Amino acid sequence: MEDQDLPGVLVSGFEGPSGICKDHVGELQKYFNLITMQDLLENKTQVGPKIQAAYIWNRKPAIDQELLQSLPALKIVANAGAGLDHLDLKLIASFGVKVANTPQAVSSPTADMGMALLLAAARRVVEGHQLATSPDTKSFSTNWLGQEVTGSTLGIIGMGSIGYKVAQRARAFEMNILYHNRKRRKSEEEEAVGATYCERLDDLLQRSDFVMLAMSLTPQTQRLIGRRELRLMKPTAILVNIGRGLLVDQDALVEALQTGVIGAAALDVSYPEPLPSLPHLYFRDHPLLKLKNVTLTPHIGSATHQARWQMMENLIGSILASLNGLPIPNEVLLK
Ligand SMILES: O=C(O)[C@H](O)CO
Repeated sequence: MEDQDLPGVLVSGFEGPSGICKDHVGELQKYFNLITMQDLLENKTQVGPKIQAAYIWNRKPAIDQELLQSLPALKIVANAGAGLDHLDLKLIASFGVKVANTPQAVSSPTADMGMALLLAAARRVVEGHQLATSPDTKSFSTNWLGQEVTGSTLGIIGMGSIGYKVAQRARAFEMNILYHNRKRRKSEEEEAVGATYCERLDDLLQRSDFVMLAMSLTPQTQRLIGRRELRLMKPTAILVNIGRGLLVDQDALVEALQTGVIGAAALDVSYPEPLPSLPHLYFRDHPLLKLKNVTLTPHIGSATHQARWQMMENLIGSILASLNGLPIPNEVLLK
């Protein structure tokens, strides 16, 4: 089949941080005629009607009313990842367009990342690396200590598939596991990982040595962890965030880390991303970038070769199913 005969799929572009994965282009082109946002902007009337699916990678392209209006043949928005906070699901549905995502592909690597951050913050791995590679051997002191993970208490907020996989991993570290979730898990699921349900978030915060945020961002969870919640945590507690930056009041977090209200934070997500996002700033001066008790990673929960490839394959499957009028794997249904 000629490229032009294949269904048109909109992608953000091929280059830069918001472009699709370079290694995936050849595979995607076996099924689709890839049309970039640039192509669309340059020739809206010709190109727009050819686009039947939008392929969202790294939250791009942004799907808004104007874009939806310019894509009369659009059938599906196929989103890489589990989080949907960047998509207006009601607006998309009002155009008769379906949405699919890739929750299974991201849950294990994101849970791995949660444990990696927890361990790194507890055992001060990044600082340790800096010490070990520093020519100044005098700065190493025998009082340079971290927190024990084995036998400590982990509070998981958000016990969806990522939170549950964190619990499975934490069990192998003999951690006591507490969790808070909109809905309590079945008792056999709790027993399988040895997790105790905390109906009150405050309880979990007061009892945990580590607090892991693994829930999605919604109007209800935005800034769930604020000044009051941070003050409930132990002064030695470590906050790990693998969800979204906006789950936490970041100013309150900075203050808590600076004043010893909590011990440390390990964050794969922040707002904005990266910190700060203003492109004209030549230096990066956000306080979170300077604190020794902060471990930061650039939103890489699902950033493994295997997960990203699986995400792409899942999206191809969802797009093809929708274009062929078949049940769509991983379709996101409006609640
Ligand atoms: O939403 C998700 O799953 C991640 O943030 C994207 O990789």
